[in-house]
Amino acid sequence: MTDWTPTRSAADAAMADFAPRMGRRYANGRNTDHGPGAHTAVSTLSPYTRRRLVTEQDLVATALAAHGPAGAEKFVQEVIWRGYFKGWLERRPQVWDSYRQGLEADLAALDRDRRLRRDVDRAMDGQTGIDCFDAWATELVETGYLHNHARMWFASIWIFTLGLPWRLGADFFYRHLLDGDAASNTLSWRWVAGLHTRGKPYPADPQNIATFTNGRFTPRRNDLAEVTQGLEATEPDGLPSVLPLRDVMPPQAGRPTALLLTDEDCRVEDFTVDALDIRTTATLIASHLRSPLPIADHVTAFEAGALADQARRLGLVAVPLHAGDPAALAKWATAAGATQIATPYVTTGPLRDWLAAAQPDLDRAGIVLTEWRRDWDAAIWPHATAGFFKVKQRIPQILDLVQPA
Ligand SMILES: Cc1cc2nc3c(=O)[nH]c(=O)nc-3n(C[C@H](O)[C@H](O)[C@H](O)COP(=O)(O)OP(=O)(O)OC[C@H]3O[C@@H](n4cnc5c(N)ncnc54)[C@H](O)[C@@H]3O)c2cc1C
Repeated sequence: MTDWTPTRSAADAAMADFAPRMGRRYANGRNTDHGPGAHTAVSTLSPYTRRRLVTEQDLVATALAAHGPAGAEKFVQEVIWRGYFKGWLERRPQVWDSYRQGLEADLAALDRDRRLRRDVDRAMDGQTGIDCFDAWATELVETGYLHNHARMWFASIWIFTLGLPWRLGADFFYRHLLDGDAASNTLSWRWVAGLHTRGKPYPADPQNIATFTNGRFTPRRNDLAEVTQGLEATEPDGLPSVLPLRDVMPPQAGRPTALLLTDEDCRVEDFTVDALDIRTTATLIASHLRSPLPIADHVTAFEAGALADQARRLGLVAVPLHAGDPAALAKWATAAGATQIATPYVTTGPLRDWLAAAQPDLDRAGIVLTEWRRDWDAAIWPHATAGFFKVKQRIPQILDLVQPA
């Protein structure tokens, strides 16, 4: 399936459709990229999971019910990577800030350096002459999706063969991916560059590409750079220190409430909405915050569809808000007489930055921004302080805690 309808019912149907393939078939076949329109070895559910139209808990419960703990092991681990990356960035938000600052600098360099601009444009237009890379660039722009292995090869070729700034590649992905996610995208690009697991960059290997594309692509050894070291030298101070998790204030029953729907988590019905005194509801369009450059139309259309579906399911008429001037948030809530805004937890990324910019106006208006944090996140994030292995070792305890049944 590579045609995504942005509704919960379509997400549930897609998950049920993939359930028989979440077991050993997934474990054995997941590394093969069969190409556009043929991604049958993987779920292609990420545009839904990214917005929690299906939750990680649903995915894990479905996989365990269909295949048992041993059969579902690999699929469960992959799903938990999402929570690991989210938690890791929550604990090191400085890495997100430095990505955003570095991206501004890289974009400014493009304006000064005509050769760099030409090379970056060729890469994004699929005009480098490296067949596999050009095909993936086209697939990304046309469909909003790439197989995980293709993302790894693409990022590696971008950084090490073409020698282009990694943040411009991450931004290209983020602007086009339907599942575009601040944590998974930024940290995966950093991982390929050798900045996450420091000193271990990911090399795109011609034989590996030929094998796992079933011979659709057969790059020659000389086409791709030999990767001998990563970009660690560009961050000589190493990783910033781990910070405590942000405090969360949950919504309080009895307070006049403004309900804020965002595409961070489109399953507000999972929370205690009925207990709230809701005075107004808004859908917040925010995908354009992903980048200073324009975002792909399919991304903004998916966001709008997912938000409309969320409001429809709740049976609420929502005011459309656009994340422009952050002062608009306090104005909207104040106009309805609300003293708290309730929304699902917003993780480190562009929307969190926008909410932080809105905070002074909220404070002046006496409005408290409250968030629901999922038990799933609370179970994983405390362990996301180093490599994935630390989380992986704790999967049985994490699953005991959140009971995905
Ligand atoms: C350079 C690069 C950039 C990436 N950018 C993003 C991004 O912006 N957003 C994003 O969601 N993923 C990103 N990923 C991770 C991964 O490629 C996708 O989550 C996965 O390919 C989604 O396709 P799927 O649903 O068919 O995955 P499946 O293999 O079917 O996996 C099932 C689910 O597990 C989760 N998952 C699987 N692998 C990963 C992973 N490595 N990291 C996090 N979650 C995972 C996803 O929720 C996925 O829906 C990136 C990976 C790389 C190498």
